[in-house]
Amino acid sequence: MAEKVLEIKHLTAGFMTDNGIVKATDRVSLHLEKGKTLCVVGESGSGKSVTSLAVMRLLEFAGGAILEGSVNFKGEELSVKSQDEMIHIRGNKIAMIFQDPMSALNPVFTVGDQIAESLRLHQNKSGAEAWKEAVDLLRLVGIPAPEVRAKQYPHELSGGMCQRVVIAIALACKPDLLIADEPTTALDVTVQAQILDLLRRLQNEIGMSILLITHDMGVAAEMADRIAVMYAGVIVEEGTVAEIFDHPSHPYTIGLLQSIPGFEGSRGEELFTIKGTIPALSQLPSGCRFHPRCPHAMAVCQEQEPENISLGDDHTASCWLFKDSGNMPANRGQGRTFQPPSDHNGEVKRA
Ligand SMILES: Nc1ncnc2c1ncn2[C@@H]1O[C@H](COP(=O)(O)OP(=O)(O)OP(=O)(O)O)[C@@H](O)[C@H]1O
Ligand code: NI
Repeated sequence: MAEKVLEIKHLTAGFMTDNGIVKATDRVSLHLEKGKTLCVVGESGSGKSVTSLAVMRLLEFAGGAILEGSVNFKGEELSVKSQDEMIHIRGNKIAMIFQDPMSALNPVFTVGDQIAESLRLHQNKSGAEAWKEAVDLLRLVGIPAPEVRAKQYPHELSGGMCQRVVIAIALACKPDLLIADEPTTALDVTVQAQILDLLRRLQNEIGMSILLITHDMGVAAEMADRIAVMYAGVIVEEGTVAEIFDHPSHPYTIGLLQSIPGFEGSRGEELFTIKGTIPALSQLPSGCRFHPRCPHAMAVCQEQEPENISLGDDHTASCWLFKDSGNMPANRGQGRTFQPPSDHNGEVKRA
């Protein structure tokens, strides 16, 4: 059994609002092994970022809090640490990168200074030593002429270059865990592919684990060892990347896959979208949160929250369809990539 770097159990995190407490994640459980990548996927508002902010204990700074559950990082319980203790963990053992690299960089310092500062802070490196290592890190993240680039300011670099700098800063502390929240969403497709390549290469070289948050199933397919599908604050399906893509089971996961252009099961030139929208946290539906949008909803789905059901092969889904093994997904074990449900109430849009 590989070493678990991160284990989240029954994590409920939320915010105080005018309508009372809203839970942005509800008993979320996830685990990530050393050197592996876990992708959390789901539509906007499903609670992906809240989960990662809760792990980093940054939720407090956004007006939220962990209400219940545990976050175990390499044997340490993070949910009970003080913010002083968290400062030593953040940017040291756990690093985080976000969608917008510009907002993570300081416009008035050169990029070399910013990496060197991180090295001074976390690794007690002296000035000249830190600068030399900053240049090495720029080289490591694939920036050409790193000696020249190190002396430049963020505005002198492209968005993709800036994201490489942010990654270099994250790596300065040799983290065990990198949390990347939509790290390539703001970049164009070519640059996106380069940054994903870079993350994979660095992971192989350094052995760090990656928690990658994305709304893009294509990115998840490329990067993930495991995928957790999140909807309205809960994990609806979780499994290895092969299981999720070869035997997608939860109707929401199937909908997400059908929305990928050109994916087997999506309808040629036409793009599928899941009917309806994700509910507001203050107005969650009864029973299964997905039932109002689900093409297979049954009476029980409106009444009771589904149990988390094992589908075998290290794969679980929370869906009443699988309560009896007789309802196992039709495509299981047939060696076929993906079968769209015969009836669905999704809308079909022209691409
Ligand atoms: N500071 C806040 N106060 C109140 N509610 C919040 C706050 N931040 C997030 N939320 C709510 O928590 C829910 C989950 O938000 P979250 O940002 O985690 O979604 P996400 O899955 O990361 O979406 P996206 O893909 O858009 O980044 C949303 O309903 C959001 O409105
Ligand atoms: Ni987010």
